Amino acid sequence: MAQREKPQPPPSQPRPQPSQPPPPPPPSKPRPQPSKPPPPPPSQPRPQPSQPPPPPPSKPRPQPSQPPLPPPPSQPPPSQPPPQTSQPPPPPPPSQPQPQPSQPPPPPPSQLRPQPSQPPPLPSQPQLRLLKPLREPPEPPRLPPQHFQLPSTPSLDKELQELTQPDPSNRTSVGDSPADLQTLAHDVIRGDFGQVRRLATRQLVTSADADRRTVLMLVDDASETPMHTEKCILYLFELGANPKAADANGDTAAHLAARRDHLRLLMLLSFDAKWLRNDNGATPLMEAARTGSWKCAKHLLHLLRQDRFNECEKHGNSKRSELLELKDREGRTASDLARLSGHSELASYIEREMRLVVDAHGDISGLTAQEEADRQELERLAEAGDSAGLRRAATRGICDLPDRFGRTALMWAAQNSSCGDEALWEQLVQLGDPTCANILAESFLHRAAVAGNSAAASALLAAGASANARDKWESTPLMVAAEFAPRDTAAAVGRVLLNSQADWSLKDTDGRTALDLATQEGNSELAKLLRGYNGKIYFDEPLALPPVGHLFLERWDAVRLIGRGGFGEVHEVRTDTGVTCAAKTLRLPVQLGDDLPSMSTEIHRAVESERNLCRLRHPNIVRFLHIARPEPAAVVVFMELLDGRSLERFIDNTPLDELTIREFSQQICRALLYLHSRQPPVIHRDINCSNIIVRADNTRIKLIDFGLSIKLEQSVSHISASTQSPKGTLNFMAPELLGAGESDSVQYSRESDIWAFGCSVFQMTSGARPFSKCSNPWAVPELLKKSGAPALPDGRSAELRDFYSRCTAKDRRRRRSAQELLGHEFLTGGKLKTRLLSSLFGAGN
Ligand SMILES: Nc1ncnc2c1ncn2[C@@H]1O[C@H](COP(=O)(O)OP(=O)(O)OP(=O)(O)O)[C@@H](O)[C@H]1O
Repeated sequence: MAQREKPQPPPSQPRPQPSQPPPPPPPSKPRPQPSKPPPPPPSQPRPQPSQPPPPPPSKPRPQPSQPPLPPPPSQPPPSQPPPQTSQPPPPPPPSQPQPQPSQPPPPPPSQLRPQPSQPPPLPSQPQLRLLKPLREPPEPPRLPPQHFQLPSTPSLDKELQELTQPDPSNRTSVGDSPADLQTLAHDVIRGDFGQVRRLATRQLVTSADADRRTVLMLVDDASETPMHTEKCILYLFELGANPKAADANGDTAAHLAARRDHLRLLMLLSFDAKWLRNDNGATPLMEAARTGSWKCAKHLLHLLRQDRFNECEKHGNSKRSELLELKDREGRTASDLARLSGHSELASYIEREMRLVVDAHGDISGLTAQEEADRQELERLAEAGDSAGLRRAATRGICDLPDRFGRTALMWAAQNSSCGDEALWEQLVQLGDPTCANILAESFLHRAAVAGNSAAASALLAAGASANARDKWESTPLMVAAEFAPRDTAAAVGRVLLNSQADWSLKDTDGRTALDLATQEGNSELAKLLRGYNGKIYFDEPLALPPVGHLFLERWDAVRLIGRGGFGEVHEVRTDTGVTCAAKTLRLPVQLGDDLPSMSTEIHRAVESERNLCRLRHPNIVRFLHIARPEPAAVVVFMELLDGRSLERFIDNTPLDELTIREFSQQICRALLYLHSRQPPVIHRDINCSNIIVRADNTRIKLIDFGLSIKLEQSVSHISASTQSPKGTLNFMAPELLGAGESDSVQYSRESDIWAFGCSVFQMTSGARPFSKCSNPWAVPELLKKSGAPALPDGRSAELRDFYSRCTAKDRRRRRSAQELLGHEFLTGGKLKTRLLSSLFGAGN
């Protein structure tokens, strides 16, 4: 119900609520790569007898004219022992004795970490151990091909036993400050490193509450964790948090993370904390399978493609297949559990992974001819930089298919700077595993850093990739950016990584930091940036981009009034940290005699429940930056500033052509699919043509507003929640919300969003809102009850008519879901139907 502008005085400039940080601004886009000099000699060639003569170095400098991913690692002839390197000795075994509360107090954190000037010590953090081989066998002899599938041996049995059986001593003792534990977990979830640094102690991070839940387990309660969480979690490990601790049910942090599809936390746990069995004999993979947690399941499955974890030179495929085929106490494997729980697509995915074989040289095989063809097609599109083709062809089932070296199409895309558009990456990280790495542990993020592909790097980091992941040479994405990225993009991608908590002080196996590498390679801009961190200790520094500080410190100023709605106005604002964005101020209708304290609590609740809007990341949804409550009855929603006009204005009472309707409908449907398939689902509640912005290019649209005003008004309503009257735009409201046919208790739902979307299709098709000719808006419910949604004007295609009728079925159970609509002939033109149905954002199985 957009009303139009009248000049207004700027809004007051209140102090923000200090406790609510907004996220960082979007990163800058990458620039094209220049050609680079040839790579330095390899520091750690990998033997590969099947490929004489030895190919070039295993860590080449990327050449734009060459295939983007490094060639397979080289191997000397079988008779030669593998080359020795000057690496530091292998890390200690991964067990992590749990500190006892009675131990003497630990040194302050700054002493726990190595000083940059000291010789390169072994990393002390569990998260670093995760990124190293569990054990580096002293150059094992090469195995003949017939040993690729080794039978289970007593030593492997013992190793698996150790890896999967929880040690009773891991059960943590009950601490005496559960409230502090909760507070600490809350600060970690918010990514407030300053608070975590102040509150966390070795005693606290190694204790547990009455249910034996540690702070890591409490962090699992978050529905999501922002990027800033990473440094907080690393700090917990620094202080001795035990990733293998089990709660009263034998669940570890990995089980809980897997159950909630909490990729970021699972990613940061050490490998040996990811295969323990709980009291039901279930591993985290089984938990992910049972709960349909795709991201965590993929992460666990793909880890075993890396030779450092499956130790293929020692065990061939045996360790990997035994871990994948583990059974719980009732004899069910992960794939059984997925199938039994109705996640058949995930079950098939797990079965395919079990079918793959990693041989003693680390080569992966076992794809069917069709899978290999799909993989090659995606690789071709990624290499060609065909973002549109990649978006169409990539599905959850095929985008992580590995070639023999564990490389996937997404890796090719990550390191092709032509695949640098945000929309592509927003989609790819939803479909694929953002933590996936090849057999040498080079992750997507490493490849994006090598290419200076900031868009890919940002999306991967936001989706759960770690800025401190390490490859076989212990190189982090920051190091490979410093060493290999084109000079004109290295600093940009370096900044993205540093803003995402990359640790600048880490060293590779040759003892070089990112600064050493940038200096050595003449990457002067990145070197300059890194010199700013030189000598600084990682955990002594605040976050590079604090979650709150960069949007505003104290105030914002209105630059211009953009428009006014039912509850307040939208301004373009500039904050005191220089950010320009849109701010919608909602003033709530407080009445004399209102119970102010309870109203305030209700508003607080409503605002808190809407904070998850700030986590939404979709190319067709406005980016919410922050929600502040400067006054008891005023809420300010900060959003990205959009350049465009509302769809209402774009239509301007003139019907649109079908191609445009199809293009816009497709984008709205994608946004709805993204919202409706989140856990818990996000319901827009107020879809209508004035809450859809058509960007200035007239081809892209974004959803805005999200019925926050509706929610807030309900919070101050005096009517009880179950009988609240609906507050949306009347012409777009579903019959069930208007009480036409169902009980008063019906709430906004996915189906009411679909109805409202159908009404937008009506307006695009006819030029006018549904029932616009009805002079009495309150007669709309009666009209709806009698004859349902209004008919489309003549002259439109049968596909469009059918599409509209599927959105506006009077019985909400017969309305199609966003996923089904994306497969409708009107949107696919009949061509893409099958693919779209099985892809995109993974709504259910
Ligand atoms: N992020 C944004 N960037 C640019 N313009 C915006 C943004 N958000 C809203 N607008 C514009 O601001 C104006 C007012 O928006 P507002 O959402 O307040 O209107 P409304 O839909 O009538 O409100 P309400 O639903 O609260 O009654 C509209 O013209 C809208 O297009």
